[in-house]
Amino acid sequence: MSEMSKTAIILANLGTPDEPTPSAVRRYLREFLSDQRVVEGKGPRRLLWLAVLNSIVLTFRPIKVAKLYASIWEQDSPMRRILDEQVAALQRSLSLKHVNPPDVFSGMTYGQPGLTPRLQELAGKGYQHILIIPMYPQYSATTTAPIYDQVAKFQLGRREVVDIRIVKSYFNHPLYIQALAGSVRQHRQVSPGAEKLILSYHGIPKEYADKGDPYPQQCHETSRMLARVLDLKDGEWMTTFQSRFGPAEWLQPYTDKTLEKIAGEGVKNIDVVCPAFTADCLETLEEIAEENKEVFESAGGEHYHYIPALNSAGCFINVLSALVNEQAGDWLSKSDLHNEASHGA
Ligand SMILES: C=CC1=C(C)c2cc3[nH]c(cc4nc(cc5[nH]c(cc1n2)c(C)c5CCC(=O)O)C(CCC(=O)O)=C4C)c(C)c3C=C
Ligand SMILES: [Fe+2]
Ligand SMILES: [Fe+2]
Repeated sequence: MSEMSKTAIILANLGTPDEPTPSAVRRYLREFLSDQRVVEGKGPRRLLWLAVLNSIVLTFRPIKVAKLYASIWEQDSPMRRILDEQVAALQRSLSLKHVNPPDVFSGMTYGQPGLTPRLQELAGKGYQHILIIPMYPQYSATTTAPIYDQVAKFQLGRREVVDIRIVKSYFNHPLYIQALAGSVRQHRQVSPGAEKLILSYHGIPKEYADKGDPYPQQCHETSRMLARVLDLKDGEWMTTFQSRFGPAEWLQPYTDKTLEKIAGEGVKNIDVVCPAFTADCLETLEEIAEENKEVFESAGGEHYHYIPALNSAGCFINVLSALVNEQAGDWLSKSDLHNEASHGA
């Protein structure tokens, strides 16, 4: 019997601390915020940032942020728990569809389980084909590109490189738009009456977008497609950007300022959805579902509903399963055929 070709799928997300404690958050933030893709700058600008990071940011921010993590922590970080559920759900779905299904794993760019150790583990186990699906539908140099960087560094040390593909983006994938639309419709059936749907995306510094990061265009396209499918009229939906970090200008309009403004204009009832997050995490559960709710209500708003991320819902697992077929179908059909051929031998 000839050796079967082994294919792995890695669902990759950003990463999250090991524990909701200042020391674990400091470790996570050090790794994350030292990445030159996340905080850009060369020469003196880089040296200045590293000095600020090590003296101010890593002294004070972990204390504040650990408390926020503690407020949403379950047995584990929600992001890691949800990533595990997404992996298990995709594995189940692929096992129903393929004779010789690929094996599904998780990997985080920062923190545990790390993407690079995962690649090393899988190469050691003989996987010749790996498809990485980032949990970011919209490409950004700050999130998706670090996955390419880790893969490139991993390959650099290998005589025979592993066949690795990365799904660059799926911001306009019809099944992804349908999945988002379904989650909004489902919410509206249970809780009708919102005057506006706010589509809040994680921001990036405006400078990165001005230099060519396509992220904002992809966010706007996701919003336009979703509004079209939901048949929303102008004025019934808005794209905003959340999670500013540092003193520079970020993508506008800002979510919190927009909520204050529209509440001041008399809007009372809104729904908020976060299409850049496929898994709930600190930025949705604390910043959007709690902090921004307070912002809206203090400014006169009355009904504020956060529509949860797609997480491991079947409609999102269908998106992932479609991406596997579209971008790794040739590997799978080969191994499935191989399997059948070896049974016949
Ligand atoms: C310069 C800083 C940052 C950029 C650029 C950035 C881009 C970016 N981030 C996400 C998704 C997530 N970010 C999360 C947390 C988080 N993000 C930053 C900073 C930048 N993000 C920080 C410092 C933190 C940690 C929390 C804090 O200190 O405020 C998370 C949540 C992780 C979790 O554990 O739950 C996600 C997810 C995207 C999509 C993005 C650009 C497109
Ligand atoms: Fe972030
Ligand atoms: Fe609602």
